[in-house]
Amino acid sequence: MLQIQAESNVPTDFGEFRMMAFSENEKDWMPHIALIAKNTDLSQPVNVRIHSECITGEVFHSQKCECGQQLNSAMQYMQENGGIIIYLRQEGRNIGIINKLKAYALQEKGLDTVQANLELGLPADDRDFGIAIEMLEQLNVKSLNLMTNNPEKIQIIKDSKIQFNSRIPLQIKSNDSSLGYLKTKKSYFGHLLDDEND
Ligand SMILES: Nc1nc2c(ncn2[C@@H]2O[C@H](COP(=O)(O)OP(=O)(O)OP(=O)(O)O)[C@@H](O)[C@H]2O)c(=O)[nH]1
Ligand SMILES: [Zn+2]
Repeated sequence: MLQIQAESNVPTDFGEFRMMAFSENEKDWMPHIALIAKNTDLSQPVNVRIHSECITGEVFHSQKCECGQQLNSAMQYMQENGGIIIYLRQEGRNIGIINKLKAYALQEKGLDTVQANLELGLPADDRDFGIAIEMLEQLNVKSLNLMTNNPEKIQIIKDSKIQFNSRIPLQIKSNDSSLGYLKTKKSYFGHLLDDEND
């Protein structure tokens, strides 16, 4: 069972968050993280972003995906409106950074993001969103507004005891390097993305 191993306030460029580390034991060096904006009201539907780790995009500003900009936008939104970011340590849709870089190498040869995973003998998406549900339940979230374009994340909430109140879109304009990735998200995974941002 996940437990809150430690928590603290963290001032950020966007404002102050309460940061909590969730793992099954305190020796886990890659705990999942909850970032809670100070003005979050748990008696109302809570704004929530469930975000998967992307070291290339978030730390190193890769242009191959929009993860870094999505995380920044989500942090800003939660500061302005209250809310929680659930940051899951499921790098590369949970294939890990080594496999993600192998997938990128195949993408350089012309495969799309899904084909590259399959070529490596890995699922297109290997994430477990049940972890996010467990964390939200421990945080006492009863109803939420989910910030996502991913229909699977919406379904996972609808299948849980937490009430799905609404969706908050989180669309980032594409660039030359991310266009293919975003198109595959839309065509293969059914992401709710507008054409004008392709
Ligand atoms: N395997 C693989 N993973 C990638 C690739 N590009 C980005 N990722 C990973 O995709 C994940 C994106 O997660 P999220 O930001 O939660 O996005 P999402 O599930 O598409 O849904 P949204 O909520 O709409 O953003 C991260 O774990 C990235 O590391 C890629 O080319 N291959
Ligand atoms: Zn990314």
